[in-house]
Amino acid sequence: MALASGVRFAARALLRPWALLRGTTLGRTEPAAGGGGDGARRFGSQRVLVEPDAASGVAVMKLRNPPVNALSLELLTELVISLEKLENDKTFRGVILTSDCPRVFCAGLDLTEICGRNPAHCAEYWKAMQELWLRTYLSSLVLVAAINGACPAGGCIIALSCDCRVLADNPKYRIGLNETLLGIIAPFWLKDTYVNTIGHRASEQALQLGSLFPPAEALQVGLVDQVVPEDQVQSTALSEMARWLAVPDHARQLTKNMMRKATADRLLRQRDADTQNFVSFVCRDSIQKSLQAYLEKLRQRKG
Ligand SMILES: CCCCC/C=C\CCCC/C=C/C(=O)SCCNC(=O)CCNC(=O)[C@H](O)C(C)(C)COP(=O)(O)OP(=O)(O)OC[C@H]1O[C@@H](n2cnc3c(N)ncnc32)[C@H](O)[C@@H]1OP(=O)(O)O
Repeated sequence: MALASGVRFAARALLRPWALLRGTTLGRTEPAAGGGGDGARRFGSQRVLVEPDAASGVAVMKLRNPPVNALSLELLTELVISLEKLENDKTFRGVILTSDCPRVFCAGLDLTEICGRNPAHCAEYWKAMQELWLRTYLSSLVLVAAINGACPAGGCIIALSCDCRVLADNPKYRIGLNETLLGIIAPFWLKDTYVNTIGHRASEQALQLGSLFPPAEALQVGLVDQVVPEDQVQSTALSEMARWLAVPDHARQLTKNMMRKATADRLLRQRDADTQNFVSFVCRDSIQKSLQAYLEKLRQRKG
């Protein structure tokens, strides 16, 4: 009951994001730890913590949906709203996206959102996923992913839609699109994003095999731009950000749009068909069974 009303609330907010700003902590500012002035005030929502630094024009956005930052409908909604808020505030030119959960950047789709759910819910969920990808992929802000944990599937989608990726050097922090191993298929727009990042042949191999790359291999294949010791992820992300912000915004933004628009337009043209494909695919009995089995395996793996 509580979950259902939460989902309805999140869905309403996706259509009318400002609705979520009322009656929640989103949009409320509070002093950041150790901070004093306006530049050090932070805001956010239950699942997204935003630490803005007005002086540098850079905000750090932290995913905090424990235990593994699975992309629930609520998290997707709150990410879109937080990003939109920063985009509409001309003080900000860049965002560093990172995780507030130990050892995991983002575990990808929240499988409980598509297991045992009705088609209408799966459709609503998938539209929210498309929306987050479109917003991040085409964002006018510089987005740097500071990947401080495991980054499979949907987590990798978020990282890939950023302009630059810095990964912590820990063999457990693997990144990639492992969908095939779950018996599901990456949608065409995700495949396109992969190809745009690592090229056709490497994508062909990695997608079919469901490869999750450890840091050195992720760097080698071009999936991430830097691999650094864990305690240097944040500072390296900030250095990368400075490099990107040294370029005049209008020239960088127009160039980004020129590079990415065709890929995004492809989804925009077929958004409804993509949603229908997703829903009819994940609602098949055979797919539901394999998703259930995968979730069960994850639950049993613990301890
Ligand atoms: C032609 C038509 C086209 C149709 C298109 C069809 C499909 C589209 C696909 C779209 C693309 C995106 C796909 C996805 O993102 S699918 C999700 C893939 N994610 C994974 O495979 C990651 C699974 N998780 C893990 O590997 C690990 O949890 C970890 C992230 C490495 C973290 O490990 P650890 O710290 O050891 O945590 P635990 O494994 O113990 O997990 C803690 C609890 O969290 C639950 N959990 C984990 N991942 C998920 C998840 N993705 N969704 C929901 N819940 C998750 C796990 O069960 C534990 O729960 P418990 O505490 O209740 O036991």
